[in-house]
Amino acid sequence: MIEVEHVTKTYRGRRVLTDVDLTCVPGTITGFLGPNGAGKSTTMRIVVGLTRPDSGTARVCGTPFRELRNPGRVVGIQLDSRALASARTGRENLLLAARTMGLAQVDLDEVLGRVGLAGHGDRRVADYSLGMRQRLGIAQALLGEPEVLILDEPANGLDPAGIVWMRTILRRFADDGGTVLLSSHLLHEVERTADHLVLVNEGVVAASGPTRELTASGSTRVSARELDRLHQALAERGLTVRRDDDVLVVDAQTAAVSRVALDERVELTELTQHAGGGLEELFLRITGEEAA
Ligand SMILES: Nc1ncnc2c1ncn2[C@@H]1O[C@H](COP(=O)(O)OP(=O)(O)OP(=O)(O)O)[C@@H](O)[C@H]1O
Repeated sequence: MIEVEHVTKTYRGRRVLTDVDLTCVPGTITGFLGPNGAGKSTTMRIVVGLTRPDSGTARVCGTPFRELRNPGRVVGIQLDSRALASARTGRENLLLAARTMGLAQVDLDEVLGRVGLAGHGDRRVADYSLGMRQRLGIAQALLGEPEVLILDEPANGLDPAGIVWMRTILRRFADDGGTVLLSSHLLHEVERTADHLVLVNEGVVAASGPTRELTASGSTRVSARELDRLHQALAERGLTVRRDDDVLVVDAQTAAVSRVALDERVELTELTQHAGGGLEELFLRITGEEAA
């Protein structure tokens, strides 16, 4: 369980997080999304006690991270693959982590094999590719058999097979009752992996909810000869409508829009569904960015 409540953070007078709330429950994967500089890493750093918030609280399994007695046994963290000791081998990195956590018996060959690094354990991490470092970071995060995983951009640098592997590992971890929070820029990947999504923009949580609900929010572009009358009729039925020149963009499925037009006997000149846009469309709408 991860609970972030009313977290606010300012850097040199500049507000980077405003009243951020975030809850990740056992058995689920939460995808944390937002454009560059939105505040994802800062939020994650606050959860794991690396950054202090100005106000608000963050708890992992009911306890502030800094008060956990053996944090590695509770939370597996991968915030930056550059944090690995690059002059040491993969095996040495894992051994150090195991000792820090007080783990007595760890079969490092088994662990390395589980993350696809069998045969690479005795190479220096400096010679690893980015994807290999990510795999080692995941191995390190899982080493203490924690209840919670917090991963910043874990798919970064992974090849397609690696991404599928990562998805499988995280799904299994959550299905076994674990809690996962991961940030990513790969919208389609997050859409496939996460059960819940939290979208942050300029330090504010702009949307959150079950992935299926957030991505199902398709919109319809509609145009008509009597556009004002249609606009009014759609709004009167509680639909969210934005005007884009001589087109209305309605947060609803095509069928709902055409039913209103039929009721009102308004003749349509255009009716298009934007269904497949899903998360990408939601993301762009929330962040106000133009599709390149
Ligand atoms: N130590 C710091 N000192 C000053 N400003 C900081 C510091 N850390 C982060 N920031 C600022 O806080 C804001 C949020 O940064 P953060 O790294 O949390 O965003 P992010 O969503 O993780 O971005 P990205 O997707 O690019 O990794 C940015 O404007 C960043 O410049």
